[in-house]
Amino acid sequence: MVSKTLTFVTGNKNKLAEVKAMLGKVEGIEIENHDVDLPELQGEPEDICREKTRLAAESIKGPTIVEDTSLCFNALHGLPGPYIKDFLKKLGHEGLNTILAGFEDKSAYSQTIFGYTDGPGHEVHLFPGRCQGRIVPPRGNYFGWDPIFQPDGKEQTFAEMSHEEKNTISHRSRALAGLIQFLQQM
Ligand SMILES: O=c1nc[nH]c2c1ncn2[C@H]1C[C@H](O)[C@@H](COP(=O)(O)OP(=O)(O)OP(=O)(O)O)O1
Ligand SMILES: [Mg+2]
Repeated sequence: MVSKTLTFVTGNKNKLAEVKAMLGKVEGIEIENHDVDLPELQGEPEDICREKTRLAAESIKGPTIVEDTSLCFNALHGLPGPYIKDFLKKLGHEGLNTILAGFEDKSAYSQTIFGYTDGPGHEVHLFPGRCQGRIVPPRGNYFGWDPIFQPDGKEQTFAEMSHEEKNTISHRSRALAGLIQFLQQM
């Protein structure tokens, strides 16, 4: 594979840092960041990511990567899902726990879907990754909903783990593995 520089469109510095750290070990793929203010779309996560990729590529006018991340409560049939950003902003960690107070089932999964396209008008490729776990009262200090998500088989929330440990098992790392494999075969 020839070495390529790809544009990752996101306004989230923590996403960018994780992706850069995970790509650090991969030869031939360089990432640069553009912060385009993309809309928070509605619908199924795959459709949201496809449209988000299309919109980002129109602004970049070249090879473009985006990702959209969901937090899905099984008791709520997958909600808040792609709407977690607004739920987190309005309700906070405590409020997200309160939503599940009436349910015995606290299980949840985190999901990232990467979208890649060669540019405007080109096909959009999607790469999903999930991590199964459960919602707990907040522990630890890291971004987003990491303090309330405890992956299955772990004693710590994402926020209590080292970045390296999170990056070994996370939704984002699993999704990124699919994208990397695709890019390396191009
Ligand atoms: O690994 C994560 N651990 C904890 N929280 C996370 C993670 N990844 C995203 N998050 C948060 C950020 C936002 O509140 C929501 C996803 O929304 P999402 O639209 O994908 O992200 P965003 O608007 O921050 O950045 P972008 O410019 O890429 O759309 O979940
Ligand atoms: Mg967003």
